[in-house]
This record gives sequence, C-alpha cells and structure tokens, in this order.
Amino acid sequence: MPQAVIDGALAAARQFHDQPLEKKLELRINTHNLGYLPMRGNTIRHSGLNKNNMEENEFGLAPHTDTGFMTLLAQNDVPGLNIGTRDGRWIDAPAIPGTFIVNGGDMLRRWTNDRFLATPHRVINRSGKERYSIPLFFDTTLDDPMSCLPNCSSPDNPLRYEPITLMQYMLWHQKKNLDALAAADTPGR
Ligand SMILES: O=C(O)CCC(=O)C(=O)O
Ligand SMILES: [Fe+2]
Repeated sequence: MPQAVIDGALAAARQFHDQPLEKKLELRINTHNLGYLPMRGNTIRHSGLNKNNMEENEFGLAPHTDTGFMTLLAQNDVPGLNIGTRDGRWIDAPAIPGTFIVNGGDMLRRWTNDRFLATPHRVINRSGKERYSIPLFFDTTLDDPMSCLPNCSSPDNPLRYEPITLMQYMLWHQKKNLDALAAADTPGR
C-alpha cells in the first residue's frame, strides 16, 4: 500500500480524534443513528474452555475468520492462539511483548477480491490458566457496501463477490452459524 495512503488515513483519523467530544457526537454514523461510539468494537474476550486434556475438536474459540476489515489483537501472556496457514496447518501465535496481532477480516478479503485474505484463527488453551485478549475490530457502518475496490479486479481476475452491505453480510453470517445446512453457500457468488 502506498505510504501516502497510510499517512493520509492516519492524518484524517488524528484530525477527527483531536476534535472535542461534542463535535464528534454530531457525526452521523449511518442513516438511522447520530453519534460517535468511542468504544465501538472494543471488547475483552475470555478464551473459554481451559484444560490441559482438550479433545480433538474442542476449542476455547472455534476456528473462524473475523467479519470486519481488520482486527488488532492484544493477548495476555497465556498462550493459546493459533493462526491457520494457507496450506491448512495451524501455527502458534504467541504474545510478543509490546506487539499486537493484526488479523485481516472478511471485509478486507471481499474489498480486495482475495488479494488480501481473512486470517483463520482459533484458541486452544491447555495452560490451566485463564486467558484473556482484547480484540479491537475495525468495521464500516452497516449500510456500507463490501464491494471490490478499483484495481482489485480485471479480465484475468474477475469479481469473486457481488457487492453486499455489511448488514446483509452479517445477517448471512448469523444464519450460517445457526443453520449448518447453509454453511456451504457464499452470498453473491
Ligand atoms: O482471544 C484471542 O486471541 C482471539 C479472539 C478472537 O478471535 C475474536 O475475538 O474474534
Ligand atoms: Fe477472531
């Protein structure tokens, strides 16, 4: 990604956050809601099941990709996070002091027509200690389309996904989780 785009995005974010709170609260976040949500998408995650004799197919957090653009993940020092490689292996992603894990999400994948992929990850905590993490999810508003960015498709690399709003995608995603029969479908294919 060109440095100028990164610098521009950081400068715009800084300019927005430097405003007084009252000014930020005037922001229209989508067609239905006014207001700025300082903590949107930020949560403390407990890693669930924790025992040293985990069965095959038992997880603290089952394998998944995050649905948004990207996630910054801070971990405590209890290990357990695995990242899925493209050839189907799971590798440990230990917490390195002073760093975050950066996971690409489904929105990034759809925006870039699979040039950047969503990172499969899961948590298996065999340490016998409680594990917590702090994921910061970056999403758009629900009305925004997840559609291919310019330069990410061409005659040699045709569109893999039809445009869909984040709301439509999230509804599909929830249904997929609730209805195993729908798991094989991908919207817009
Ligand atoms: O706890 C972790 O390290 C991962 C959390 C996670 O994958 C999530 O909250 O989506
Ligand atoms: Fe996740």
